[in-house]
Amino acid sequence: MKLAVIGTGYVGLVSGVCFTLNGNHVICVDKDEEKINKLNRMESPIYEPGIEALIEVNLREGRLSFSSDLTDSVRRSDIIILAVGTPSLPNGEADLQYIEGAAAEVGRAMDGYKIIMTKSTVPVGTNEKIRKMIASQTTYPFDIVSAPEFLREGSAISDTLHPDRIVIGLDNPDLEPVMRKLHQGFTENVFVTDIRSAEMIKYASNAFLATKISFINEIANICEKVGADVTEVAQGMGMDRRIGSSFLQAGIGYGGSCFPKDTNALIQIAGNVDYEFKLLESVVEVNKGQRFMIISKLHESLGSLRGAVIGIWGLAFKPNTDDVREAPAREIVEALVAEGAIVKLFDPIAADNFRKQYDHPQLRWCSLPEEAAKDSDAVCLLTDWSLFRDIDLHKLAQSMRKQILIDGRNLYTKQQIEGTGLEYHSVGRPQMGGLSGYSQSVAGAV
Ligand SMILES: NC(=O)c1ccc[n+]([C@@H]2O[C@H](COP(=O)([O-])OP(=O)(O)OC[C@H]3O[C@@H](n4cnc5c(N)ncnc54)[C@H](O)[C@@H]3O)[C@@H](O)[C@H]2O)c1
Ligand SMILES: O=c1ccn([C@@H]2O[C@H](COP(=O)(O)OP(=O)(O)O[C@H]3O[C@H](CO)[C@@H](O)[C@H](O)[C@H]3O)[C@@H](O)[C@H]2O)c(=O)[nH]1
Repeated sequence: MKLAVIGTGYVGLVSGVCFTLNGNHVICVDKDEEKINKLNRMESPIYEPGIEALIEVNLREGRLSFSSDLTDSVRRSDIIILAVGTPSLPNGEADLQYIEGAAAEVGRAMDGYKIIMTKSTVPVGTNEKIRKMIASQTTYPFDIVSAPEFLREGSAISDTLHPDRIVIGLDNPDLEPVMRKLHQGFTENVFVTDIRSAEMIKYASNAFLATKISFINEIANICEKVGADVTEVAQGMGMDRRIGSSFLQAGIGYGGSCFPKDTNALIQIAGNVDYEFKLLESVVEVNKGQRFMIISKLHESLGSLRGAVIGIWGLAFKPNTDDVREAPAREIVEALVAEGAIVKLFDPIAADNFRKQYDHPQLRWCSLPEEAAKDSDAVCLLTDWSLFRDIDLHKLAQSMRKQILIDGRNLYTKQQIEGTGLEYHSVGRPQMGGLSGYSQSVAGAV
């Protein structure tokens, strides 16, 4: 089949490239010409493991092309996939200007029957708006399909090629075999439903995963006070198949371009029909507070942070991506700056993106984790990049001014910490390498 993917970001680029792998011809379209020029030079504008090799081979073999000419791309394609951004408006609602703009452009470009498939995350009822928008621009027939995307950044290619399920919302049953064929080889697990339910499945799934994270973070906060270990608790809970072990990793909370935006959008979607989604409001609230646990732990150990030197490990919202949208690191670093600390930052991939969004004279940019730790009063690990796991913690402790390590992602084991001389704080686990929190209060009581 011939496809045009409108929007060549984290979703459009990965889906476009992956759709070439099961026999389709794909044009990835973006209005950002710099992005398209880069891609035509076989350079990826985003960091996503494995993407550049796939771009290169498919471009060379003629199954993939990149263009900033939407009209021409639409005319050469049978299926048009909308993958533009749907960011948050200040009130939390999804900003539909890009998707509506793209839909109108597609409508104007049409020169015959097309299937328009929405991959962007859009509030319930948006595909109906898209249908009207396109109909107002063309007299050619077309069908609308909602195909929400569930890939995760950092593992986007394997998530696309081996998804748990593909959700397809449609109102013309003739499209079902076409959609199954389009996704052939990815999974047999294609769930076909109506358009509004498909739109809701996306928000409900993200909201549910965000709920699991805020739930385990609250359990972690309680564990810390009662002397239990949240990693053990999560493991024990996850063995119950009804609960499942995924998304129970306690830490500084969720970030990224999806969970924060989609939870807020769902609260607004509910609010628009006079329903207060109290559970989800609490999930968001808990998540907002969780990141500042890093600052509280620093205060516990260092008192005032004025003049303190703090090393930061990890700026991306999760490992294996350069994406810093809604990364918890942003608010943590801002808070440290506001309290008068000197902040030494390291991230293996996302530092440039972070720096484009936020820079300050109190920030020192480091090219190695050891450099960020050297002569620091504390190091805070904010992103669980695997390279941090292999750092020599004995040497690290010796290079620091004060030996405090705050692990916001529970990356290290007891064995790794023992004997290093580090005062180690994690999230919801008993103190290791020093006395404080629960262990201190128990010690005081004995
Ligand atoms: N990032 C993720 O992991 C992820 C996963 C699943 C779903 N989603 C959803 O997918 C959508 C896209 O997200 P993203 O992270 O890929 O966004 P992104 O910001 O990385 O990319 C969007 C791209 O669309 C382009 N664009 C906007 N209007 C255009 C137009 N009229 N013509 C051509 N190009 C246009 C922009 O230039 C940009 O390159 C969002 O709705 C998001 O919620 C994202
Ligand atoms: O147990 C966990 C799992 C994740 N996180 C955090 O949650 C955020 C999101 O992580 P993840 O879901 O892995 O990454 P995303 O790329 O944001 O993917 C989510 O958002 C996408 C956009 O909608 C969806 O397509 C995916 O299915 C959904 O997992 C990150 O900050 C993680 O650090 C935790 O704190 N604990």
